[in-house]
Amino acid sequence: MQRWRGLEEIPEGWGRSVVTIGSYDGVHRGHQLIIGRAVERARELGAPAVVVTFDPHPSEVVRPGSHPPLLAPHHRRAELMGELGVDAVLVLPFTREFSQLSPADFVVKVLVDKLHAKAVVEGPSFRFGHRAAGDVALLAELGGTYDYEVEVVDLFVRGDAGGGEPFSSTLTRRLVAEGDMAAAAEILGRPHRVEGVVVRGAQRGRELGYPTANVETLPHTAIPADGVYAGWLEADGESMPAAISVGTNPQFDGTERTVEAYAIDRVGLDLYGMHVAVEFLERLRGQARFDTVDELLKGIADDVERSRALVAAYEGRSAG
Ligand SMILES: Cc1cc2nc3c(=O)[nH]c(=O)nc-3n(C[C@H](O)[C@H](O)[C@H](O)COP(=O)(O)O)c2cc1C
Ligand SMILES: Nc1ncnc2c1ncn2[C@@H]1O[C@H](COP(=O)(O)OP(=O)(O)O)[C@@H](O)[C@H]1O
Repeated sequence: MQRWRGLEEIPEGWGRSVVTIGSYDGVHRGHQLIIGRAVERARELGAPAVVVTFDPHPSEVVRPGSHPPLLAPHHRRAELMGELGVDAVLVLPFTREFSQLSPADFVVKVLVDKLHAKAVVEGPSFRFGHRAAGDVALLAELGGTYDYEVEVVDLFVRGDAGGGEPFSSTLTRRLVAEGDMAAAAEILGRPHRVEGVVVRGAQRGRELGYPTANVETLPHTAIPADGVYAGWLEADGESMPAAISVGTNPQFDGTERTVEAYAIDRVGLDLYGMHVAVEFLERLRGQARFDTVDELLKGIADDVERSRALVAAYEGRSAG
């Protein structure tokens, strides 16, 4: 898969493409439907499938300081899009100037001049151009002028007919912020993950008998609510069942919020400096301050047993 940052990186002579445009944060199941259809249409037309996305999130430029917490960093999104069969991902730097392009100028500059769009696939609520003035009707109208077709993918609705909510990144962010990882995973189509480099902490974990890899998360990461979770620590391509703590370590009067994962039963790991990922399956409890450290240790031992069982049950389900 090709990855381009900015229109200038599109190779000279790039031919006609099937394009879909969006923030696609999290590449959740709604996104997967749209991107999947774009890939299918691309195969039908014998053209490459290109996803166009933005960095930073457009809302940051429209309302500075409003950058939403991200469900997945760009490199992870590209990886997920690659798995869906996407041929190229174009990340457009979303500048103030870019945000001021009219819908028609956006279409000409990006879709026509650079990607030579043959087809454009979008969800029904797609908006583009200055003040989000363009919608799918305008996109289709411009397609008449510039010779591309437009296909609008109907998004499935979550829950019961009529009563459910559409797949949504905003809803997923809220669920993650509340620690409802099962509901978040239902929308994402996989467990939520955060990643980053393992840094040094208070070096206390090993003394407690539970060394924890402290993950320095990337800016704007959607971090689950403070608490203890069952999940996985993924390092070097290996996914290890883990008990995860998110919070400030109130037991020890900590002030800094950390994401730390104990890989269950693993001894002698050395993860410092490695880029790892933590995946969240289920929230077990909130962060607590116990009367004694012994009580904390009993609590952690219990968390570890519950995590082991939950992960085993989940992996059994997925395998079967
Ligand atoms: C499963 C698990 C549950 C934890 N629960 C709590 C808790 O309830 N309260 C707390 O203050 N710290 C909790 N911790 C965090 C430990 O206090 C922390 O891992 C320890 O202080 C080591 O920190 P360090 O990695 O910086 O050395 C938990 C850690 C794990 C692995
Ligand atoms: N089972 C394990 N799970 C997580 N990290 C482990 C494990 N075994 C060894 N380690 C190593 O120990 C480190 C954590 O030990 P800890 O005493 O908590 O130190 P720190 O406070 O620096 O995180 C991890 O960064 C990792 O390199």
